Amino acid sequence: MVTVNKFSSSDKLAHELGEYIISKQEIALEHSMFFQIAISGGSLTKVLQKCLIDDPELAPKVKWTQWKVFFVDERCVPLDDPDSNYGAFKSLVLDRLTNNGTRPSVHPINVKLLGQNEAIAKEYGELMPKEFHLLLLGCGPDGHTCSLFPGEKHRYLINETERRVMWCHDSPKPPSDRVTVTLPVLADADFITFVAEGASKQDIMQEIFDTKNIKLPCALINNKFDKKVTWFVNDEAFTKVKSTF
Ligand SMILES: O=C(O)[C@H](O)[C@@H](O)[C@H](O)[C@H](O)COP(=O)(O)O
Repeated sequence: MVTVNKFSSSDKLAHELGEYIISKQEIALEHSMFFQIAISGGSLTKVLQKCLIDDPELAPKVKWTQWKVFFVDERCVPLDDPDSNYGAFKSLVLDRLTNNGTRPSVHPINVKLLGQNEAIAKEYGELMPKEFHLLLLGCGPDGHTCSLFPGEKHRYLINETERRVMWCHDSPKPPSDRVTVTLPVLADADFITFVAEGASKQDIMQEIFDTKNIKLPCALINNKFDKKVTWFVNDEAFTKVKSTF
């Protein structure tokens, strides 16, 4: 069964998520030189700022120089575009690390290849480590995660068993061209963690946790990788869910 951690406020959620990330950092560094993590875009980046930069108790515990940061999905746009997930992470997290000596190594997509999106995906897949210690994911109101969208049109992404990163075209959430990790990357990760907050997630939480509709990528991931999946949600997002955890 997946683990669900529910919080009454976003601040509490951010603090507990920070504690959790640091505990995974410590586990990874017991046997590895680096903490290998891949993160999504969207609202997650702000939560990371809250817990890893702004939280005075947690910020000093983050061993940034031992972090290798990748992106579970990225929009095919320049790195300084407002839609870039790397760009958001840079402005909300990296640029706030005042001491240059404390920076993580961060791995964006190769934007020199913009326009050749298949090539971006291939190169990014080759650049990624085989195993991530932690994946931090969001959940869209349609049940997508990373850029793995529900529906026939995007089934080629969720069905992929070989390629680790793929080009997602015609994304229902703009911008239209993206690259995304596929299920083999999730299968090899130590821990998979979702963050979902707010009223816009109420209906989809019910479909994921009560109906368990595995046509939704988030519900499929719960089903396939249950023991290593943890959700951080707030009460507002979970109000309609009847199942208990
Ligand atoms: O870059 C992206 O668009 C994402 O990585 C995407 O999968 C996101 O995590 C969800 O859409 C949830 O986004 P919110 O947390 O902003 O609702």
